[in-house]
Amino acid sequence: MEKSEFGVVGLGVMGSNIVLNLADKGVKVSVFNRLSKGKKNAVEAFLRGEGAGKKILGFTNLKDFAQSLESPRKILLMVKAGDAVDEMLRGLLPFLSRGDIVIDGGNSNFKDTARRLDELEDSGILFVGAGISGGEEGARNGASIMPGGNEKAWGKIKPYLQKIAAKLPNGEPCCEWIGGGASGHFVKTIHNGIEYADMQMIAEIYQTMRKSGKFSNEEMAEVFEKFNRGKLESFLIEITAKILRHKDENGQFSLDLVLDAAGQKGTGKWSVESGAELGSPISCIAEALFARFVSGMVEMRKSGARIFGSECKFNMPSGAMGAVLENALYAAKIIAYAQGFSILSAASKKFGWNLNLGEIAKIWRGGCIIRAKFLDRVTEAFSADCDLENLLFSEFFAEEIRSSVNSLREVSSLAAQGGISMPAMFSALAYFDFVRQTESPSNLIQAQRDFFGAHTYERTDAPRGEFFHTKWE
Ligand SMILES: NC(=O)C1=CN([C@@H]2O[C@H](COP(=O)(O)OP(=O)(O)OC[C@H]3O[C@@H](n4cnc5c(N)ncnc54)[C@H](OP(=O)(O)O)[C@@H]3O)[C@@H](O)[C@H]2O)C=CC1
Ligand SMILES: O=C(CO)[C@H](O)[C@H](O)COP(=O)(O)O
Repeated sequence: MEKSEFGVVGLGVMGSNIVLNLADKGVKVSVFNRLSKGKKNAVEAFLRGEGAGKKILGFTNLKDFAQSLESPRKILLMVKAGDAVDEMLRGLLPFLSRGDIVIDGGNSNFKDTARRLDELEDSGILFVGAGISGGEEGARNGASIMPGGNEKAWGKIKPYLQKIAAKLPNGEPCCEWIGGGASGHFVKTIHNGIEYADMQMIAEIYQTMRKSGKFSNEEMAEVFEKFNRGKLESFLIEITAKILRHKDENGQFSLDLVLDAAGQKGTGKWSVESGAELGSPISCIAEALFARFVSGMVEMRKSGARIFGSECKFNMPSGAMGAVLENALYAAKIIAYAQGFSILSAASKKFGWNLNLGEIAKIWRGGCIIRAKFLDRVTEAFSADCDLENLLFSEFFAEEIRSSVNSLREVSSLAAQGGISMPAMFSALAYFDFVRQTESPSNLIQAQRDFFGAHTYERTDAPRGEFFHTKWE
């Protein structure tokens, strides 16, 4: 039997589309999916359906699957994150040889990836944790891929991963080696965290327009379409306009029938946990995550509305709103991304990953959910200064913030006065105003800590690192 060049485990939404993408590029692929009682044979269904007539070999037995692959084996796991990855690794291991490569392409917790790298070290299996973004469409036509882990694998898997990656207008693939350890999955986690902040901020703008009482769904779609022709050009803005325009078979706006309780699968939570562990203030991501939690408390919100009323308004003439909201969203978005890149930098230092932040912004420029025009400028900023302390301090973004932050102030204060909840955008402004304070109020916090717990404090008139205690009473 002619052997396949590449193997994919898991024929769900992502796996099946990646297989089709590889097959389109002329790669001979073997696929595996488990057989489950009472469920159709996914391999058979795939080979008869979308996979028909392509160079794809299908298996429901891991030994046969492994034996169908040329050496060194290159296997991509596209299964549910968590136990399924460990189960598949355990199942595959007896049929693999030293030098074979296993790539976990799911949204795995980077701590699991670090553990798996350790566990596989002695086996000689080269393990890679690759974040993949772009959803179904990206998997099929070009995704943003963030591989990290055992670097010895990179040369062997690079041609395949770069083949299925999205391409920038200059032809460069949105896939480059991220770094050692769990860096690939960490970068994907923060990508998703930024995605949470971006989505929440867009939702806050939608709510502002909706609650101003001046915009229909179609008019809001027009506003977002206009945003998408300017500095906010991005996939999330583009799909927001499409969602707003969509009507069901009864002519009703589909969005109006979607329950306002946002789900989540874990990457936002892991981002926020990492923010706390690394001491990195990713407040926009945290607020976006917490907003999803509050949104899920549907009954609690009904009680809140009964007790306090749910009226809210936004007092601005409709003709002025588009431009002000655009600038406010732009400022908030830059701040959220700056926080995201700061945590990448903090993790890079802590784990010795030597992340290239400009390159990461480039990989996110195509294929992924947070792809956006302004990421070109992020790449430029980190290329000009790879040790940039904060993205906001780069020449370009400092100027962009200077010219847009007053809109964020105006929108935030009108929203606060009118009772519109804007957790992510308010937190962006609070962060911005904090990072430009030479005199923060935290002297008081230190004094309070010293008062009640003798925790000591540093003094403004002594070198850093010298600690003092005062008897305050
Ligand atoms: N959907 C998306 O937009 C994106 C998803 N991802 C990530 O990619 C991975 C796959 O996602 P997606 O394709 O959407 O998921 P699906 O739910 O469509 O498919 C999941 C796949 O995992 C398999 N699987 C589940 N549990 C086990 C198990 N215990 N043992 C073996 N196989 C198992 C399923 O097999 P079976 O059919 O037999 O249950 C199926 O093949 C996830 O980690 C996800 O977070 C990443 C980027 C985007
Ligand atoms: O990885 C993704 C996109 O980049 C997935 O779509 C992910 O499921 C999104 O996260 P959540 O379900 O928590 O909103």
